[in-house]
Amino acid sequence: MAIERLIKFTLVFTLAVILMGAYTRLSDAGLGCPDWPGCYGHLAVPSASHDLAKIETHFPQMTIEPEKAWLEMIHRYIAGALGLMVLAILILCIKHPHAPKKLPSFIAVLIVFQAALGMWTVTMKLMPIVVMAHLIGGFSLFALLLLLYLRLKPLRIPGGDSYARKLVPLALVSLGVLVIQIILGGWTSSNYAALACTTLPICEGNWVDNLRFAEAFSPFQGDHPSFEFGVLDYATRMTIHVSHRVWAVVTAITLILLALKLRYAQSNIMRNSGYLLLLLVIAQVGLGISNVVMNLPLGIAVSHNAGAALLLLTLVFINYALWRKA
Ligand code: HEM
Repeated sequence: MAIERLIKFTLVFTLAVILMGAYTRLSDAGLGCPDWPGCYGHLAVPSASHDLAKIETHFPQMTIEPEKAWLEMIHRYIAGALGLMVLAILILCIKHPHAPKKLPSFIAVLIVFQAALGMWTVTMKLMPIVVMAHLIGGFSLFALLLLLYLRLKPLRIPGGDSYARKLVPLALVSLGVLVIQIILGGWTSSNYAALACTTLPICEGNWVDNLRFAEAFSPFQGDHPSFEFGVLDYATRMTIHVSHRVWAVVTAITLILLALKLRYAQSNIMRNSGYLLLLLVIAQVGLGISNVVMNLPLGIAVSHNAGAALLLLTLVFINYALWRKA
C-alpha cells in the first residue's frame, strides 16, 4: 500500500531530522540564525556583501557564522519537508476507507506544535524547557509514526504467545522508565550539564552532599538574555547529570530484564525484539559512558541521541505487539 511505503520512508526521514537537530544543538549552532523562519531575514544564509552590511545594522550584537547558520537552516528545511510528508500521510489516510483517521490527525497537529517549539527554541534563546520539549516532540513524532505504520499492518503474534503476554506489565513499566530517562537526557543536554561529572561511576568529589533537586528540576530559570551554554551553577548541573546517570542504572536493569525474559517467548518476532533490545541497551550505556570519558565528542553524542530514539522505537513495538490480540 502507498501509505505504508510513505510512512516507512517518513520514519527514516524523521530519524534523520532528529539527528540533524542533535547535531545542530551539539555544534552550538542552535542560534546560528537569530530569527525565524528566515536567517537574518533571508531564505538562505546571506553571503553577499550588501546583505552582510545590512545585517550589521539590523543585528548589531550578532556576528554571522556561516557554518552554524547553514546547519540551522538545513535543519529547518528538512523539518519543513517532514511536515509536508506528514500532511501527505494525513491526506492518504483520510482518502483510504480502512486507514485510521484520528492518529494521523494527531500526528499532523503534533508536527505543527513541533514547528512552533522550533521557533521558540530560537526566539527564547535556547531556554532549556523549550529545547527539551522540542527534543521530546521529535521523539514522540517518531514513536507515533511507528504506531501508525503498525496500525496499517495486520501484525499478529502467531498462536497468541501466552508466555509473552504475561510480560505486558513489565513492557509497559520499561517504556515509562525509558521515557523518564530520555527526558532526563534532554534536560542534561539542554542545561549543558554533560561535563558536570567527568569520573565514573557517578561523579567526582563530595557530590552526595551537594545535590540540589529543587533548583535542578525547576522548569523556569528566570530571565536571561540567552541560555546558550547554560545559566545554572555547578551544583545544580551536577544534580541533573547525576540524576541521568542514576536513572540510567534503573533503565538498564529494567530493559535488560525484559530483554532476557523475552528470550523464552514462543514467537520469533518477540524473541528477536528481545535480542535487539538487549543490544541497544548495551550500546546506549556504552555510548553514554564514552560521552563522559571522552569529553562529549560530537559523533558519540549524536549516536547517543540515535540510540535513545531506537530504544524508544523498539519498546513501542514490543508493547504494541504484546497488546495486539492473537
Ligand atoms: C540507559 C539508557 C540511556 C538513555 C536512554 C539515554 C538517553 C539520553 C538522551 C535522550 C540524551 C539527550 C541527547 C541529546 O540531547 O542529544 C542523553 C544525554 C546524555 N547522556 Fe544519556 N542515556 C542513557 C544512558 C547514559 C549513561 C549510562 C550515561 C553516562 C554514564 C549517559 C550520559 C549522558 C550525557 C553526558 C548526556 C549529555 C550529552 C549532551 O549534552 O548532549 N547516558 N542521554
